[in-house]
Amino acid sequence: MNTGSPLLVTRNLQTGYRSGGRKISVSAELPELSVRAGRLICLLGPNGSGKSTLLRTLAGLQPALSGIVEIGGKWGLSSPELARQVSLVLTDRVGGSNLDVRDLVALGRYPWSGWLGVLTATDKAAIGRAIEAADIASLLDRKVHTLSDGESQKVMLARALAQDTPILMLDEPTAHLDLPSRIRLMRLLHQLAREMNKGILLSTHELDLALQVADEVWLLQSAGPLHKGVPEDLVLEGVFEAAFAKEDVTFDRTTGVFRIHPEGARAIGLAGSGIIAFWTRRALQREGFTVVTEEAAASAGVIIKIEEQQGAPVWVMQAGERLTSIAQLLETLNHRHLS
Ligand SMILES: Nc1ncnc2c1ncn2[C@@H]1O[C@H](COP(=O)(O)OP(=O)(O)OP(=O)(O)O)[C@@H](O)[C@H]1O
Repeated sequence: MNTGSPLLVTRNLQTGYRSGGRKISVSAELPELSVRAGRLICLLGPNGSGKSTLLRTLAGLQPALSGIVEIGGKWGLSSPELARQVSLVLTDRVGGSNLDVRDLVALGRYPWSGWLGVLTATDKAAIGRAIEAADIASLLDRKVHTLSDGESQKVMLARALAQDTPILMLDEPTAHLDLPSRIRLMRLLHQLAREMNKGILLSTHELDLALQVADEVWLLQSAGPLHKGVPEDLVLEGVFEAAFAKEDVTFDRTTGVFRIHPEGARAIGLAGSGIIAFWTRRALQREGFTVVTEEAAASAGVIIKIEEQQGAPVWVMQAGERLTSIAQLLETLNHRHLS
């Protein structure tokens, strides 16, 4: 399979549910979507926007309300055919399972070996690679029901990797992982796409990680259209602000993260660049300042210049006061504000 060739394509797809003969639409305005070999796609969107519904529909776990999902050039695949094309990792735990982790991962080979099949050398090699990639060698003899949520998530990933399908779909795979494991997982998925030429689609709320690893973003809006594109294009087009817009949350296009602290009424000028300026800006924003350029602050506000003195940063106030830490700077500014 060549890099970039489509593994999955949708046509006129509408997702949703049926209840008592009635259609409950979740995503009605989907453009043609394609998952390509060698590419990692991150599916983003607010709670309830339809990410899981779309993943489950693409993976054949629930029927579309209308339209088709073509996989490997065919649609309406049987379950065994589908299992050789798509592996899916859901967020649900394996309820009450008394299996060993080793056996659960080996079950990933069922589309190739059959439920009772003897494992061939190829099967064993795929299982070995999956165990190593998901970093679960130390868990192999544990019972599945004794695992923590994060451990369980890694084991389910290993099972899907053992299935070794051209398409891998994951619903919120980082949900229970600690920060280093989240970064490791995203890096692993990026590598799998590149090195194994897999088409990978994952849903996530980790916007910052998604912006770093995704070749393409699909951004769902509640009851709205799906925007797709290279992440940086979507940021520059302002699509993220629109999708997650709430009165108390703003997406900062210049840093690619959501702001916890709204812009404050007090303007302050900051002259300087690099890492010291970055962390100074963060501290000032937390204190309720809107940080502007030196020129913009000239008429109204205070100006702080960052200088260096004997290899250490110094924050210089307009009146010439020289402060040697961010703590001192904040104390001085707040004291001035109150007096
Ligand atoms: N079985 C169901 N029957 C009817 N509606 C459902 C069903 N399952 C989910 N929904 C609804 O479909 C919509 C989309 O749900 P979905 O779980 O796909 O969203 P999501 O983007 O994955 O959300 P989250 O980020 O919270 O996980 C929601 O309004 C949800 O309440």
